[in-house]
Amino acid sequence: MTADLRVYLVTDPALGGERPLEATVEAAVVGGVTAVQLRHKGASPSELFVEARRLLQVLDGTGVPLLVNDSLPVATELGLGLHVGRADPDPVLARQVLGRDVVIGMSLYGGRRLADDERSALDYTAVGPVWATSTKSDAGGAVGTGAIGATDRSRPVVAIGGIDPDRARQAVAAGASGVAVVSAVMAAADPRAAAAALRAAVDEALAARS
Ligand SMILES: Cc1ncc(COP(=O)(O)OP(=O)(O)O)c(N)n1
Ligand SMILES: Cc1nc(C(=O)O)sc1CCOP(=O)(O)O
Ligand SMILES: [Mg+2]
Repeated sequence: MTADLRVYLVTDPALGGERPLEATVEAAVVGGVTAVQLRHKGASPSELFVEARRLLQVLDGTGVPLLVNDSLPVATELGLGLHVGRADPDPVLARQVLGRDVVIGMSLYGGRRLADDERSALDYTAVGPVWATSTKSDAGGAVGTGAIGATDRSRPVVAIGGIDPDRARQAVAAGASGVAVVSAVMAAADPRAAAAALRAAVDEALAARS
């Protein structure tokens, strides 16, 4: 499926203080987020189901797809997209299970090339952390914008890690199709304005590239 990944919001329940997750996501979509991933490390499958159902209600009618991080069972049950990394379900198997109508992405580390079956299974790959981040404790050190150009770009590449509007411009200039953000939106006092600033930055950088 063709996915609009210009500004891809990845959630984190530890950020945002008292503000409910749905309120942040709703505001972010109004601001211009184009895709949302439910990421809640350590949540039980039943917690993920509840959160995903709430987010599906928020996203209903917006055209913004919902993906879930790591969990093929939740994606399968609710018809969601899926993001996988190194120790997660195989994207080729996930595509067989989920069908063609959902978005599937994979983190691609260390310049690894995609195998043919992975390429046809995936809608995008993610590279990171492009800048240092404290949001994901096991993310490792910053790989820099050079890693975007070095990533297999036979599928659209999304940059993640430490991204703000200025860095979003740099990531797109380096070849990214979009940016994935956690704290820049989840922890923002005004998630709508934060999403709008990221969207403007990405759109400007994409226009400058074409
Ligand atoms: C868009 C996006 N990019 C990267 C990741 C990280 O995936 P992974 O390496 O599997 O780590 P966890 O998120 O599972 O901790 C992501 N989730 N989304
Ligand atoms: C979920 C995630 N994955 C990463 C990777 O490098 O694969 S970095 C990251 C967290 C990004 O959070 P923030 O936008 O707050 O820096
Ligand atoms: Mg994972």
